Amino acid sequence: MILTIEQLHTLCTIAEAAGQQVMAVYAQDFASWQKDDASPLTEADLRADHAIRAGLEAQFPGVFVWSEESASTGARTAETFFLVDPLDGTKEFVQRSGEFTVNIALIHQGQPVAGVVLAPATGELFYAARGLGAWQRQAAGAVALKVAQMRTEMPLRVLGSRSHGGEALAAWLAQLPLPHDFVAAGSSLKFCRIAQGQADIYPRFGPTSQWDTAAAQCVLEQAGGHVTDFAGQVLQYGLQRPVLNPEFLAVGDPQWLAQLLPSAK
Ligand SMILES: Nc1ncnc2c1ncn2[C@@H]1O[C@H](COP(=O)(O)O)[C@@H](OP(=O)(O)O)[C@H]1O
Ligand SMILES: [Mg+2]
Repeated sequence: MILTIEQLHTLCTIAEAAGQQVMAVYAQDFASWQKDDASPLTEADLRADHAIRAGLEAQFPGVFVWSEESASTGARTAETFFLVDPLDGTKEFVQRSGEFTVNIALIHQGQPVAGVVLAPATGELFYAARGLGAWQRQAAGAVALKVAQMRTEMPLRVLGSRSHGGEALAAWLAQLPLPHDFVAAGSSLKFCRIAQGQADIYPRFGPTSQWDTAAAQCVLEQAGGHVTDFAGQVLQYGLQRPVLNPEFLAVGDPQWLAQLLPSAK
């Protein structure tokens, strides 16, 4: 299933409706609760989830929706479904860093074939679909996204979580054979920075769930990048697969994979 550009724009409109809900909460004092996995939950997560579900059910009736905060009823057998993180980076939201995103992906046969990532605090909107391309919305219009080419004369620009996976990441960075600069950033924006050419790689240790990565993976792939596990296998998605992703490496120029995962097949 490949989306038309009109359908991709519809997904962007749905993400923006969710972003408005998120920012309405952000503008006030808000409470946060702890979920079973110790991650925070706010009214913004729930209001964004509701807006996305309503939008998807109206515009794409009958397509299963699996969100961090809710799932469609019925058998989990669809090979085409929406995978949604209504508010990625809830910790960043609670800390008011601005680095949080609304994420909507369309999965088909294990792969994200469309993705929308909106950072409502800054208004940055990234969107992509297989067979169409990847763009960032700008005041002057849509700008096509393209990853940076590998350069050996400059330090490798590494992005990582602001809040999770610090020790394993530090150990991996310490054994890197290349000079590198590290920048911490929240949420799926890390993939988008690579898609923009502003960073080169994002190694992720510690847990993420399918909904954390799917939309931004599509954006990065359509800008020329890749997201693989540390054996070099592309990340897979599915209603019947484990919710947690393997540890992964997101890269812009695919040549980084050969350099950084030399034992991968
Ligand atoms: N113990 C854990 N189990 C599952 N996912 C976790 C986790 N700790 C962090 N994450 C994931 O990491 C995401 C935040 O990533 P980052 O640190 O790069 O901003 C969280 O997204 P949410 O904010 O949507 O819960 C959450 O999904
Ligand atoms: Mg998340």
